[in-house]
Amino acid sequence: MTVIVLSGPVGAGKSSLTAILSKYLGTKPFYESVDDNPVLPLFYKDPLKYTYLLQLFFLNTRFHSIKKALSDDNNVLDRSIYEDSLFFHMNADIGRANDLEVQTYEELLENMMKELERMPKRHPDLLVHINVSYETMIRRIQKRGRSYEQLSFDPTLEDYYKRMLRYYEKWYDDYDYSPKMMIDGDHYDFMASESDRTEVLDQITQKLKQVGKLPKNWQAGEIARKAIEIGQ
Ligand SMILES: Nc1ncnc2c1ncn2[C@@H]1O[C@H](COP(=O)(O)OP(=O)(O)O)[C@@H](O)[C@H]1O
Ligand SMILES: Nc1nc2c(ncn2[C@H]2C[C@H](O)[C@@H](COP(=O)(O)O)O2)c(=O)[nH]1
Repeated sequence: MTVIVLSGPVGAGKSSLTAILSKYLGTKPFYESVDDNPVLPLFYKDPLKYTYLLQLFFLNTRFHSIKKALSDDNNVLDRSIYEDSLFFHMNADIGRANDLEVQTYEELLENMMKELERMPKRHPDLLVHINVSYETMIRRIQKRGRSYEQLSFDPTLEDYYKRMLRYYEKWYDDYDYSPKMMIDGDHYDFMASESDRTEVLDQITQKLKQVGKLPKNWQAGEIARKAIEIGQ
């Protein structure tokens, strides 16, 4: 039984790969709360006002998902609680949260992480990080088309996204809750290219094998082949 978490900046391809990978492995996908998130559009309109509320919203939904994923124990998560602090500190560093908010957030997160230590399975089995350049990130954000994430909606998002990429570099280096691996999101078009999809799924399967976490009795059957053929 295996819990895999995907990580990466906005538009890296986490949701897309979550769908493909969960189908391939025959496990359950957990998606981040985005389209049903009432705070997200408000945040992009007025970040100063909504940073704290948005973070609490995400932290709460991520805590719920990771607890469920760690107890069901056979899942792929599209982003997880481990990236929560990256986002909050990045926003706090540009003046969108005050010291008291930072301190309260840190205490809350610490309490939640301690709760996870009590789960039968305490951490994921593998982190799959999708690395992308700024150019790829912007292209994919445009392709997906959420209006409030576009540079045309707010030109200061260029700095925000570039900062995000820098924070992710350090975050990935420091991450040590589980084995980890990086996918080259610039190089592999796992949406349009079947051979790229095969290559990426192969890299993940090899890593799972290496860390002894390939789901028991798993072999690429009919459903897995379909996941490769049609993408999801
Ligand atoms: N490796 C890839 N190659 C080409 N397009 C991709 C790739 N990954 C994602 N996309 C496209 O980029 C957009 C953003 O992908 P998505 O999975 O929603 O990213 P995330 O969940 O990381 O924000 C979508 O339109 C998706 O089809
Ligand atoms: N301020 C925060 N914003 C966040 C956080 N997690 C996600 N997000 C934003 C970024 C995107 O606009 C959107 C969905 O993210 P994807 O990477 O899945 O496209 O939500 C957060 O913790 N804080």
